[in-house]
Amino acid sequence: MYLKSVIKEGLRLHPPLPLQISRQTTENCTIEEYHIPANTMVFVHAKMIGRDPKCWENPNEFFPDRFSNSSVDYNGNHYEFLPFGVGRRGCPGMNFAVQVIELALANLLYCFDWELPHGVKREDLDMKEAVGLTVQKKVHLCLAATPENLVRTIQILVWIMLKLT
Ligand code: HEM
Repeated sequence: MYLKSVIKEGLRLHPPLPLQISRQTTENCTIEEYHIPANTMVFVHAKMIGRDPKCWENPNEFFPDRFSNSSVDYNGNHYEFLPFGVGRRGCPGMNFAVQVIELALANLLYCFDWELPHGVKREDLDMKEAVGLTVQKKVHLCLAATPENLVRTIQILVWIMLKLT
C-alpha cells in the first residue's frame, strides 16, 4: 500500500507530462475572475496543480503518507491530481502504466539493497528537472545496487527475457 502512495507522490511532484496536451474551448466561459473566450487554446499545467498550496499541505514536500488515508486516485475525479490527464482524451495507457511501475519498482526493491555511492549524501541529491516536453532529471540519479535475493533476481531476469522474446 505504501509503495502505491510513494508512486502517487512521485507523480504528483514530477508528472512526466507537466504541461498537458492543449485543448480548444468551444464556448465563452468564466472561471473565477478569468474570462476565456471561445476558440482559445488552453493548457492544463498538471505540475503546478499538483503543487498548489490551496489543495496540498506543504506542497513541495515529498510525503507519500498524504495519500495513505485518502481517496485521491488517478481516475480523473480528483482535479488536484492529474498526472494522466482527464476526460475523453485522458491517457488510455494509465492502468497499464501504473501496473508496470508498481511491478518494476516492487521487484527492484525486493531484489536489491539500494545505497548511495560512496561519498554521496542524501542532501546532495538534486531533484531538478531538465526543460522539455516530458520530464527528465537534470542530474542523473546514481545508486549502488547489491543483489539481496540472488535466486529471485535471476527468476525475474529470466521472466523479463521470456516476455521480451
Ligand atoms: C507514467 C506513465 C504515463 C503518464 C504519466 C502518461 C500521461 C499522459 C498524459 C498526461 C496524457 C495527455 C492526457 C490529456 O491531455 O488529458 C497522455 C496521453 C496519452 N497516453 Fe499516456 N501516460 C503514460 C503512459 C502511457 C502508456 C504506457 C501508454 C500506452 C501504452 C500511453 C498512451 C497514451 C496515448 C495514446 C495518449 C493520447 C490520448 C489522446 O490524445 O486521446 N501513455 N498520457
